[in-house]
Amino acid sequence: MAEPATTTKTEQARTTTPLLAVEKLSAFHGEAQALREASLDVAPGEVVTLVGRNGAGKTTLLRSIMGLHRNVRGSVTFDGKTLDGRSADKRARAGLGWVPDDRGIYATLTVAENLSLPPVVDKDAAWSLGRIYEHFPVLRERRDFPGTKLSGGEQQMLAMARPLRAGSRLLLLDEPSEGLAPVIVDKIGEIIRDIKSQGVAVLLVEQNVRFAGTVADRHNLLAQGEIVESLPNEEFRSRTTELLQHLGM
Ligand SMILES: Nc1ncnc2c1ncn2[C@@H]1O[C@H](COP(=O)(O)OP(=O)(O)OP(=O)(O)O)[C@@H](O)[C@H]1O
Repeated sequence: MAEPATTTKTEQARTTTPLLAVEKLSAFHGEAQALREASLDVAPGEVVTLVGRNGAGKTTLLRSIMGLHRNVRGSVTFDGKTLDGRSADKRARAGLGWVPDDRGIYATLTVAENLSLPPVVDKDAAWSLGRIYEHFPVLRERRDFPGTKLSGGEQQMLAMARPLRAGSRLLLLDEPSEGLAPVIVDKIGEIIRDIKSQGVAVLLVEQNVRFAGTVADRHNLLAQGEIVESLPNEEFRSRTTELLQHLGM
C-alpha cells in the first residue's frame, strides 16, 4: 500500500473546519460594486491576508465580514453559524474582534480602562488582564497612561489587545503596520505570531507586502473587488515581485 502523502502545516490548517468562511460576498457602495463574489476561509489559529492596492476592496471586505457594511450579498459563517443579517455587535459577541485602521482608542481613558471597557463576549476565550500584560509588556508599563500619551505602535498594540481581553477568537486587522516605523512594524509582526501561537486566528488587510510575508500562512490577492489569487505564504514569498506587478502595486 502506498505511504500516505505528508501534509504541510498549511494543508493541515485547510482541512480543519474553517473558523470563518466567506462565500461569494459582493458589496456595494450605492450603485457601485466594490466587491465581487469574494470567497475565503480562515482556520482556527491561522493568519490569512487580504493584499491589494488602494481601492481594491480590502477594507470593504473586512467591514462586510464584521457587519459594519450592510449593503452585501453572499454569506459569512463563523464557527459553523451564519452571521448573515447580524449586526456588528452580534458578530462581536460571536467572536469576531474588530481592529480598525484608526485603532479606535478612547483618548481620555487609560490603557487599563480601554482594555476593560468592552464587554466580555466569551468567558472561556477572554484573556485576563494579567495574560494581556504578559503578552503585551509595554501595555503593563503604560497601564495608567491615557490614550493620547501612547505612541502609534502602543495604540496599535492596545487596539489588538482589547478584543483578546473580550474573548474574540478571530481578529480582523485593518493595516496594522500603517504609519509605523520599520522597527515597530517588526514588533507588531512578533505580536501577530504570538497571538497565533495562542490559537487566535487573524484576517489581516495589508499593503506592506514584506510584512505580510513575515506573519501569514496564506494570502488572498484582491484586484478591483475580486480575489484573483489565493496562495500559501511560501509561494507568495517566492513570487512576490511578479505578484506585485500583476496587482499594480
Ligand atoms: N463610503 C464609500 N462610498 C463610496 N465608495 C466607496 C466608499 N468606501 C469605499 N468606496 C469605494 O469602494 C472601492 C473599494 O474601497 P476600499 O476602501 O474597500 O478599498 P481598499 O482596498 O481598502 O483601499 P484603501 O487601502 O485605499 O482603503 C473603491 O473604489 C472605493 O472608492
